[in-house]
Amino acid sequence: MTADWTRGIYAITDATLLPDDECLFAACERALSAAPALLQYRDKSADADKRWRQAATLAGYCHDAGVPLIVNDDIALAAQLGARFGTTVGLHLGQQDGALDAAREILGPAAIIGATCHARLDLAERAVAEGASYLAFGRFFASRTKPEAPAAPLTLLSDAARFGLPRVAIGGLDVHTMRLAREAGAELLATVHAVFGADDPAIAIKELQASLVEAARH
Ligand SMILES: Cc1ncc(COP(=O)(O)OP(=O)(O)O)c(N)n1
Ligand SMILES: Cc1ncsc1CCOP(=O)(O)O
Ligand SMILES: [Mg+2]
Repeated sequence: MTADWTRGIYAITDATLLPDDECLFAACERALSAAPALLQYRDKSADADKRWRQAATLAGYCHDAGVPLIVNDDIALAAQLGARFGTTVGLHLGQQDGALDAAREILGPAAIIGATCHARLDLAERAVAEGASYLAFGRFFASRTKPEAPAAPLTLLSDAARFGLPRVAIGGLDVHTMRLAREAGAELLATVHAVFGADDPAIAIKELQASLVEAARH
């Protein structure tokens, strides 16, 4: 696994931007070559065969690249892949996606399991108690991918420092807004569009990483 998955760019796939295996695999290979901290497989379709095929292929790429693959929403898929790829595979759960403590039981203590906390510290507190590995807050800016996600203020990120877990910022992050989220305290900067809406996800990630280095200078 990567030396440190707890800080940096968290790239999230999107089935509209990457509509078939060929685009998805090519874009993720490019993304992984730029060493994001985490890659999330996010596909809302009900096509279980496609989801297994795509996630299993990405898990192989991630294993070779030393980058954890986080499966969105689907405990069973994460468990199946975890049996094959070990701690390379983790899980992200939203508030409607199943019980975090049950997922922790199934995936084991070493698995990375993230939780959506929207703009709420009470949800973060519960996620910590149930065994979350990181806490995701947002959306912080206008999102093309999920415009209806509840809005959150950047000040939430400093309030969430008390939990002692990596804080993920999500929603409308790009080369400009990402810097603001980093300066507000987020260790992990999650994005769909700024990486997978770009012509070359590797160049996009490198530009985003450079903006974080700039943020650290100030
Ligand atoms: C890193 C990260 N943060 C938040 C989310 C959103 O999860 P959720 O609220 O369950 O919404 P969907 O992504 O499932 O539409 C996420 N996926 N990843
Ligand atoms: C899944 C999710 N949850 C809150 S905003 C969001 C989408 C993030 O996508 P983008 O980086 O394109 O705004
Ligand atoms: Mg979800």
